[in-house]
Amino acid sequence: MPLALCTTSHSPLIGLHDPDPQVRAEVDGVLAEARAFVTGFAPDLVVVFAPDHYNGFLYDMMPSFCVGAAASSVGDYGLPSGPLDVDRDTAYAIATAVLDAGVDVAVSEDMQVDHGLVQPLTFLFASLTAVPVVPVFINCVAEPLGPAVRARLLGAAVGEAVRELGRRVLVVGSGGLSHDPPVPRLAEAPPEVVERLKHGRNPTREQRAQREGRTIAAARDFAAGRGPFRPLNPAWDALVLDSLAAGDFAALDGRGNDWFVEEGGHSAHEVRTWIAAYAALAAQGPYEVRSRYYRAIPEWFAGFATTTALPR
Ligand SMILES: O=C(O)CCc1cccc(O)c1O
Ligand SMILES: [Fe+2]
Repeated sequence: MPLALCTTSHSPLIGLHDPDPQVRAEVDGVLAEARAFVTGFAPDLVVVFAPDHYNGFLYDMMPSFCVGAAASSVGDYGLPSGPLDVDRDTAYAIATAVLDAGVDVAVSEDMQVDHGLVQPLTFLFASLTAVPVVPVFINCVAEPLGPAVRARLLGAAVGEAVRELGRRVLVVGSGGLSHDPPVPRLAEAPPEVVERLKHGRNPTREQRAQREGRTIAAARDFAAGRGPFRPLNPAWDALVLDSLAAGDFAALDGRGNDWFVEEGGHSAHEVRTWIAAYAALAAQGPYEVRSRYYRAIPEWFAGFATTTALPR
């Protein structure tokens, strides 16, 4: 059993704009179970597929995929900041194998990661340096995006690469499912936002606070049924979860990018991280989902899901 999987939604609104205490407690319980699953598996390496929200990856140079050989957290939304314990040699071994497999992944010697990558680590581990990681960025917001099938091919290539390591590897996917929070889009952005999307790394404390305040205000509106945001789509979320649980990648491979947006909102592209993680697990052979949780949580702006899986 050298591989295990945990995929989870993230939301920076956790702790900042919570649902009913009962719902919060339910999710805390689910995440505690996921943490116990991970502790039981005792990984010696964690490969995290995660998106970014214009904190580390901007339009000055936007790759589709990037493996981090070194990485640190920007500490957005009050999450821990500072360096991750990146296994640099393994990051290069994975990047090399993925390139050999025909997937053009970029490499970063100084990857900046945000809540998309950091929050699941806080769900599962006591600190950002509790376990060696290899971060794998998947562009899920900055158009133009390649087709979702490319995320599956990336995941499969990473899965093949880690299979050869002979280590206990936990594969994590972070994001989704259906959700449409206010992430700016280049084509519609006013000039000052365009500038930020190109060069807005390392905002001041005040700029970050202002941005985060806007996300919270938008979540308040959304939870109250106001605003221009696309609704959560539990039926679509169930389709995604069922397809991945069944290893039915073909159900998603054939879908165009518009389908994801129409069904699940703009940020539904974050399910690419789940597709990649499950494809990595599938590289080992048949697998079995061990736990599956889902609830639409408008206060967190997310169709919120967490799953764990193991080889059969
Ligand atoms: O800060 C941002 O740009 C977006 C924040 C955000 C909100 C809800 C769900 C998410 O997955 C997410 O990332
Ligand atoms: Fe996100």
